[in-house]
Amino acid sequence: MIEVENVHKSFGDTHVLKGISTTFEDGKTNLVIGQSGSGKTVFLKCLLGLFEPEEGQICYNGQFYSELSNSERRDLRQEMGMVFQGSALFDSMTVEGNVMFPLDMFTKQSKAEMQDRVDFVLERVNLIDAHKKFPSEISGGMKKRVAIARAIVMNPKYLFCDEPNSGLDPKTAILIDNLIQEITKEYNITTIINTHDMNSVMEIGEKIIFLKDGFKEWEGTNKEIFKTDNEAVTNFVYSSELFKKVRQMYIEERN
Ligand SMILES: Nc1ncnc2c1ncn2[C@@H]1O[C@H](COP(=O)(O)OP(=O)(O)OP(=O)(O)O)[C@@H](O)[C@H]1O
Repeated sequence: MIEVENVHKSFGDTHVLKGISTTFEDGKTNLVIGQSGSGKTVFLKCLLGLFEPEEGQICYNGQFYSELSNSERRDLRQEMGMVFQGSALFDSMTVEGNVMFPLDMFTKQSKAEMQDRVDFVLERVNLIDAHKKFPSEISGGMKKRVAIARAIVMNPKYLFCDEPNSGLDPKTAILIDNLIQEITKEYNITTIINTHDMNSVMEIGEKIIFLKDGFKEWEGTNKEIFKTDNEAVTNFVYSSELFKKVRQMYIEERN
């Protein structure tokens, strides 16, 4: 679980995060949404420990980040998996080389142990025949699976995903969303996803926080987002005619 308490982050005179408080529970897919420039990436970087807030606290399973020593912070970093926008695979390494990389860097496992773990996570993300391929030889959806495999290879307690669906066709995007949700539940991970994808909001938004100009404007579930009358949320989420219709149908079904 990650508890966020009154987090502020500025760059010079630019006050980006203006007192964010929320809780992200284990085993749930938590989504952060909001317009471009609302502070989602800065918030994710604060959660990853890449930016330190000037004010406020972030607490990881009861440990306040600000109270950790440098070596405890390093240990915490190893409990975090990250799926970057665009996958960020190493082009010169094979699929299995990419997935093995964190094990090689951060553990003292034998080659055979690492290979077993790599085989296990690649199978878990449904990539069975791609071990020896290079990123340039696989599709965008497969690259995302490799990125997810690499993010979970160290058995993380926390999983952060920045726009995991960007560049994917809608069907593949849904498969990737479902995979992230399944893995989150299976391993009871605290997962936080920055997204612009409204399908993700509807499908896997077990908890959604909506940022606006650095404030948390709204939070709730995908069921609640259908019913909210918060104007900023509805303008953002239901900006497309299609989603307006889906919302109308949902409301009518329940009346
Ligand atoms: N390292 C930095 N130094 C100065 N300003 C920054 C830095 N990182 C982000 N900002 C500013 O913080 C604000 C929020 O940026 P952020 O990248 O978090 O937005 P976002 O919601 O993730 O947008 P998008 O959806 O387009 O990725 C922007 O005004 C940006 O210019």
